[in-house]
Amino acid sequence: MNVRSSGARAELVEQLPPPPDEAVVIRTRGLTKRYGELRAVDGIDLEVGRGAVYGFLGANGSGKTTTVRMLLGLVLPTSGTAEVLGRPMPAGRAEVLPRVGALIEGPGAYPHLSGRANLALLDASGADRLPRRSRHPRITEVLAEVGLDPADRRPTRAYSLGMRQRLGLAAALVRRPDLLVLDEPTNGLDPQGIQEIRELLLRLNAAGTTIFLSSHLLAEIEQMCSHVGVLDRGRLVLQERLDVLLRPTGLVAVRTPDVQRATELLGSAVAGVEADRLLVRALDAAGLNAHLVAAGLRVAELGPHRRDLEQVVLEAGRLP
Ligand SMILES: Nc1ncnc2c1ncn2[C@@H]1O[C@H](COP(=O)(O)OP(=O)(O)OP(=O)(O)O)[C@@H](O)[C@H]1O
Repeated sequence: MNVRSSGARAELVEQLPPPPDEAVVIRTRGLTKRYGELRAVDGIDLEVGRGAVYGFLGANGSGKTTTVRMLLGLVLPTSGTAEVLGRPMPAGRAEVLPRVGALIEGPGAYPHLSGRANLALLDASGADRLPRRSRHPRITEVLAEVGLDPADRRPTRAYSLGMRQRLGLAAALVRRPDLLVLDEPTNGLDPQGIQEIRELLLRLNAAGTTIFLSSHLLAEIEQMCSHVGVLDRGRLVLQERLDVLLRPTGLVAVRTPDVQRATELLGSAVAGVEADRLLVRALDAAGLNAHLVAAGLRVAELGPHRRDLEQVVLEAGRLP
C-alpha cells in the first residue's frame, strides 16, 4: 500500500511505539566483562540478524564463553548492554529464555537416569513446561532428531562424550526455540557425528531458527555459517558476512614452477609471492595466461584469488 495515499493510517502508525527490533536477534553495545585487571570481554558490539547462522570464533581464553554467559543473563556485564530477541538482558530473562535453546560447556545430566528421563525432568522443572499430552511425543521426536535412540533406557553415565553432547542439544531443542546459542556444539563428536549435527543445525536454520555458535574450529564455521564474528583477547576484531569475507580479492593467483622468471616478466603487477604462487594485479585473467605462455612460462594453475577464512582471521587478529 502507498503510505502517502493513506495519511491517517501513516499518522496512526507513527503514534504507536516501535515494535521490539527482532530483525536483530542479538545486539550488544560496548559489552564488557572485567575480572580484576583482566578484560575478558572488551567493549564488543555484536549484531546477529534473524535467520543467521553466526559463527563466533576465537582462540581458547578469548572470551567466547563469558560473552555467551552474558547473553543468557548468567553473568552480569561490568559495562555495556546486551539485547536478545529485542529485550534487554538480564532484565528480560523471563520473557527471553523460554525462546532460547542453549548448550554451554559440557551439558550436565543426571548420570543414573536415561536420556529420556533427563529430558522429562528438565522439562518438568521449567516454568513453561510442555503440556502433559505432548511431552512424551516431543521428547521422542527430539531424541531422534539429534540421533539418539528414543528407546535407549541406559543411564547417561554409559554415554560417550558425543552422546552427551547430543543430549545437551536435544534439551536445547525441546521447546522449539527461536534462537539457539551453542558453545562448541560439536565438541567430542567424531567426523560422522559432526556432519550429522551440522546437517541438523542447517535444517533447523532453514526452518527459521537463528543460530549463534561459538567455536575455535575454522572449518566448522566456514562450512555452516552465514556470518562470522572474531574475538581476539576480548575484542571483536571482525564481524561480517562469510560470503563477503571470502569473495574474490580482485587479484589473479598464478601457480607456476617458473616463479622467478614470471616475477621479472610481470614487474610491478605482482602484488605478492607465496612459494610457487604469484598474486597478480590483472583485470583479464585469460589475457594474463596468454602473456605468460607466450613468454614460454609454464602455468600450472590460474584463477581469481580468494582468501580462506584462516587468512582472513589471522589478518583481523593483527589489526591494532
Ligand atoms: N569467573 C572468572 N574469574 C576470573 N577470570 C575468568 C572467569 N571466567 C573467565 N575468566 C577468564 O576470562 C578469559 C576469557 O575466558 P572465556 O572462558 O570466556 O574464554 P573462551 O574464549 O570461552 O575460552 P575457551 O574456548 O577456553 O572456553 C580467560 O582468560 C579466563 O581465564
